[in-house]
Amino acid sequence: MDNVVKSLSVERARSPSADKFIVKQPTQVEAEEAVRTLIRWAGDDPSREGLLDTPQRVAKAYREFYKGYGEDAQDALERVFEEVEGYKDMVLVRDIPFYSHCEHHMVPFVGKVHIGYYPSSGVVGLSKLARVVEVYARRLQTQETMTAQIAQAIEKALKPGGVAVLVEAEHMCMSMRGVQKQGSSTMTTQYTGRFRDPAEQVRFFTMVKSPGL
Ligand SMILES: Nc1nc2c(ncn2[C@@H]2O[C@H](COP(=O)(O)OP(=O)(O)OP(=O)(O)O)[C@@H](O)[C@H]2O)c(=O)[nH]1
Ligand SMILES: [Zn+2]
Repeated sequence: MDNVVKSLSVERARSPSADKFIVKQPTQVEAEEAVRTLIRWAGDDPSREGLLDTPQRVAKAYREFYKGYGEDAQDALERVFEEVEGYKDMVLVRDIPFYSHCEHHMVPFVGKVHIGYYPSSGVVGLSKLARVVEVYARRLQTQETMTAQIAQAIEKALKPGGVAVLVEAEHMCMSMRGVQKQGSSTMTTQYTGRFRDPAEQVRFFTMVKSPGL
């Protein structure tokens, strides 16, 4: 076990320009064999007809679930629009849905992210905030880490007057297994700059929860 941990940490290095990790990826054949092992672990026969193509499908699904490891949030945020007639008030994109996987059990946690910021030297395309959520959600995560990473990425790229991030999610590891509490939700927040002021947090929260379209 120790050897495995050591060799992984040698192969794992931070990309020079990015916050993404570079890990030496196993081959497709190795990934599919690992899925066969887990099918046997579950108690089924990977050679029965219905399961024959499953390892290949699971590997493909993993590429989607974890595509954030190959992406850098700064790339999404690099284009700033400065011509906004001096707009300086809060920009809020709310109800950005996400699917992530908890790093403890590798089962989904699912919810919404709300992001507010006060522009300083410009604004970013609204879809770019949702792209930042995708970069971090599509990794093995804790909700707290993901919340902090989203705020840090926006802070770093835009140097805004402040960033507020609110994440609300249900964790399948708490509902479909373990303590089995369906319907509980977890909220995490991260505030920088002007949003450290509790009055700003109230304004952010009021806008997030105000009646929609
Ligand atoms: N703080 C935090 N905890 C999480 C997150 N996702 C899952 N967890 C929790 O991680 C904990 C892992 O606890 P462990 O005691 O190591 O694992 P376990 O024996 O499977 O725990 P149970 O889930 O209580 O059965 C559980 O309490 C999970 O609910 C997350 O995003 N943030
Ligand atoms: Zn979990």
